[in-house]
Amino acid sequence: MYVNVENVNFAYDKKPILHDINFGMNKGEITGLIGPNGAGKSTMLKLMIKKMKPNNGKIIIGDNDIFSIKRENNPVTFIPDIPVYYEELTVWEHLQFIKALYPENSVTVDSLIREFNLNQHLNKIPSALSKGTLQKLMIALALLRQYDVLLADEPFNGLDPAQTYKFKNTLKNLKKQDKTILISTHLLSLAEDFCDRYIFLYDGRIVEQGTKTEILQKQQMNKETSLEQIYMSLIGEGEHYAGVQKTVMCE
Ligand SMILES: Nc1ncnc2c1ncn2[C@@H]1O[C@H](COP(=O)(O)OP(=O)(O)OP(=O)(O)O)[C@@H](O)[C@H]1O
Repeated sequence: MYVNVENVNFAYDKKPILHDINFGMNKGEITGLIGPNGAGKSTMLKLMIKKMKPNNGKIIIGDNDIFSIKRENNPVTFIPDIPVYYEELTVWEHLQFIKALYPENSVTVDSLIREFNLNQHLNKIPSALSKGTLQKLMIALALLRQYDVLLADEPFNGLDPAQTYKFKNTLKNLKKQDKTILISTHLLSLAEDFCDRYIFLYDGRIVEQGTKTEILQKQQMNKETSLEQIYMSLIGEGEHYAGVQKTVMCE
């Protein structure tokens, strides 16, 4: 696999948050990172962008441990859950600035302005944007970088239905370009429309992973079961993973 997360453990101060995390991601696949509030999804993504270091284990992209990859060869782009921007730069200046850093990316500023309807916001500073427009700027900036791996922390937050639809199609196109994509989301029916694989995280542990077909087989669920039903069976309302509702779901 192109991305491999191997035996990763992480603690904030002394509090263990992630326990023995193992998963892989192929090129040209979208993986959904699913789990309740506080499960550790954002923490996992922060480790993958090197914001923090695992206490044990490795994150490998291509053949390289991410901590051995030079900054200029960083293969990862990230859509953050909390917007990150320069207060003094306008939307236009943000787009131009990132484009200037990554001229080799064939995506143009104009195409992103059109795709995300940013035209009437170009002269505004980010703090003057609505939540959804700011989110569109965060997505556009991430797509302007040069990358093989796209990580996104709840990227649909704040997007209206039309923009959600468009971004979903953008993801499907990126897949065709062989990008490796990991998306943390609570929007299960949406995820079901574009994800190839899923990782279910509960209390810092992976309780299930695989394609939907694989998960249904492992959980002995019928093929009509939705992702939401799988979630309720695996995680429910916070009951520890026991698969207790599995029989009910299959009836
Ligand atoms: N900076 C921090 N210092 C200490 N603990 C933290 C810090 N950030 C997160 N945590 C804790 O780590 C755990 C996992 O949090 P994380 O944000 O990764 O969860 P999440 O799955 O992304 O949740 P959500 O769906 O609510 O965004 C939580 O118990 C949280 O309180």
